[in-house]
Amino acid sequence: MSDKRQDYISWDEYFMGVAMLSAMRSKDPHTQVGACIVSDDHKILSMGYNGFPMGCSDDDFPWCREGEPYDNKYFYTTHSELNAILNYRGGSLEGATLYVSLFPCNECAKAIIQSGIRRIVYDQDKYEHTPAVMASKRMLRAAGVEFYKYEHTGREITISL
Ligand SMILES: O=c1ccn([C@H]2C[C@H](O)[C@@H](COP(=O)(O)O)O2)c(=O)[nH]1
Ligand SMILES: [Zn+2]
Repeated sequence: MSDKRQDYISWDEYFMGVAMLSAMRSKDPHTQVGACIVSDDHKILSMGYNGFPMGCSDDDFPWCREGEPYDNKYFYTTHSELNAILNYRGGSLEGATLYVSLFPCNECAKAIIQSGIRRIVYDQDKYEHTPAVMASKRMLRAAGVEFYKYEHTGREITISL
């Protein structure tokens, strides 16, 4: 008889958990997004979260949503998925799976498709009725990138740091 623990976390819980933990690094006061890219043999290849590019200070650039484009966050934020793709130093992401806490926008969808990622597991889809997300799904379907909603298990994880 095996003495193996039975309550260990599943692969999906593990990778979505890493994506959610990455999101906690985001300085965006409204929406924090985390991403984790995984190989088909369950190795974490890269991670990312939404934030400003290197050299663009979190304290100097704007985090607000309103106002002129020059004065709000949207021109300046690098999305979590793109950061995860760009953070990868190992070569090809062909065949990889992306775990992400928010459904990718159209710009991220283009980067996902072009990087060779073949599968997306996402959590929230709060912008599903926006043109950006509808266009994203249109491109992902056309390119044969599969996407699945993460199924919450109800497990709560507490980490004391
Ligand atoms: O594909 C996506 C879409 C959005 N994000 C980031 C970009 C922004 O920092 C927030 C969205 O801000 P709202 O205030 O909810 O409009 O999410 C991303 O990382 N990936
Ligand atoms: Zn995006």
